[in-house]
Amino acid sequence: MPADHILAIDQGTTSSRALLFNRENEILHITQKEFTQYFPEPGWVEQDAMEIWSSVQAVVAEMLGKPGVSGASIAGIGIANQRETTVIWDRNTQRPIYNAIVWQSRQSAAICEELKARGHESLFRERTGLLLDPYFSGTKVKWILDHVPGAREKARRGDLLFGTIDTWLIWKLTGGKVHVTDLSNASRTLLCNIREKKWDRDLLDILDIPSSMLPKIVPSSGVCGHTLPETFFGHMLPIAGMAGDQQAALFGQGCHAPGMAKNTYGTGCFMLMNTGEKAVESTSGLLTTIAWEISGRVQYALEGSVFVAGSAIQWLRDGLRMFRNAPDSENYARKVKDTAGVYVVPAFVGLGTPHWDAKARGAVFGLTRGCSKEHFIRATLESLAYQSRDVLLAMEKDAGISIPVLKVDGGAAENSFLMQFQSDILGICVERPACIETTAMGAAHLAGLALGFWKNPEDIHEQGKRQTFLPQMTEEDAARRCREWEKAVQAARIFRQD
Ligand SMILES: Nc1ncnc2c1ncn2[C@@H]1O[C@H](COP(=O)(O)OP(=O)(O)O)[C@@H](O)[C@H]1O
Ligand SMILES: O=P(O)(O)OC[C@H](O)CO
Repeated sequence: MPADHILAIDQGTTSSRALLFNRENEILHITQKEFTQYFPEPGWVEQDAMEIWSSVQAVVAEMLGKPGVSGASIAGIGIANQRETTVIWDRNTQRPIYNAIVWQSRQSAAICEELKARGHESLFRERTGLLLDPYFSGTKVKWILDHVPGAREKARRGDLLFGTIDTWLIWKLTGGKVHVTDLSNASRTLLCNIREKKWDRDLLDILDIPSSMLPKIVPSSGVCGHTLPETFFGHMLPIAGMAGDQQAALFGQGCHAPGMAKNTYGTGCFMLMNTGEKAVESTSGLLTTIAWEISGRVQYALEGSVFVAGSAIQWLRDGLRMFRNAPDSENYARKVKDTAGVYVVPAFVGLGTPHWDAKARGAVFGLTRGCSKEHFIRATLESLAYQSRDVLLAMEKDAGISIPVLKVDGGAAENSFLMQFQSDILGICVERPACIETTAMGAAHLAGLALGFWKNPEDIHEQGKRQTFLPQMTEEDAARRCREWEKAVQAARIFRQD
């Protein structure tokens, strides 16, 4: 059987997915499994790293059960992963010593405050392109070492390993033989010097993290290991591509050249702009990050991160039980002509770009007796668009260009009401690809290019036609709503709990 497929593993915040691509860049099959989210304290978000691994095993096993698919028909594997989420495991027992601390989680906020008070913020900003916010892995690692009994001694003895989810999955896929991460994921840890492209000893010392815990940094496109045949593929398949999911989506959207940008609407919203070989510094609360390393060449990106987007829709579904499926939100939103003046600020875990306010919490403004469930759902959906607008404005300012078209993807980009509203308040065209699986595509492309499955990015053809959304709202109306949104955010930030 010819090895005519690439298998992409998209390990996202809410689910693990496996997608099978052919040489024409078509998706032949998708398998998916959600897993448990834990909220042990207000603002904390955790997952079980063993359950994440089982969910990946399950979606791959289901894929291998599809007609015509087997280990022999797969040329190689590409991995895209939720970034920053932190796992620490014992190399002897192979088991995590604590739950995976999810990127959204705020439990290391006090560590960040202390580092700021000690005057370290500018050093971290300069070396990593990031900020001292609990979002990034470094302070999560310190939190685990500080809180799990005996962890620091074990770490000093060299018994503990750290990884983001890419690292954890590759460790499991290779039967504990390979401990690596790629440069795009490393650039999200708060431990990597993004100009020197290596772990930063000064930052490790400040956080008291032994370097023996850290994975080796490898390129985003290139074979970094092989699956153990006895695990479940029956074959030694090359793991040939990996990137943080947002960088993978940038690649999968074809944003290979400087100035090209995309916005992904998943659990959060992440807007990234390719800045080429230049690490552009931000003055507007954006992050400077590494897009990928391919054939020894590193490209950088500017990023704006919104912590709560699709997860606000999940909250309506699971927390408030307002509907059964996320896509139902669109039908409810369309039943009313506006939000009746209601604004939802979903700062459940603080605010990211451009505010970076770890202590802000969610709020609802403008409630009257006339506010219905439909208005509430519509206002929550609109909050995804307002937050993305705040990021886009920061990006235009820092990059010194205006973005004429916003390329979109991610689960919530399926929502056409939301995409139209996004175009309305931005006053620009929003462009949605026929296939919004750009994250998995990026992972597949990075792997396929390393394996010669495709010779160069131009060989990879986009399938289907892009759908465009053009502004329909008057500029005055859009400006008024944006002003009200800004007031709502300011008001939400005033409220502080002791
Ligand atoms: N039609 C929709 N309208 C609004 N939100 C949606 C829709 N479909 C999915 N979502 C939201 O998108 C998220 C899933 O998107 P996905 O890109 O798979 O996220 P992730 O990679 O973060 O797990 C969920 O939070 C879900 O609530
Ligand atoms: O899992 P997603 O798609 O919401 O992406 C999460 C991001 O990687 C967090 O930085």
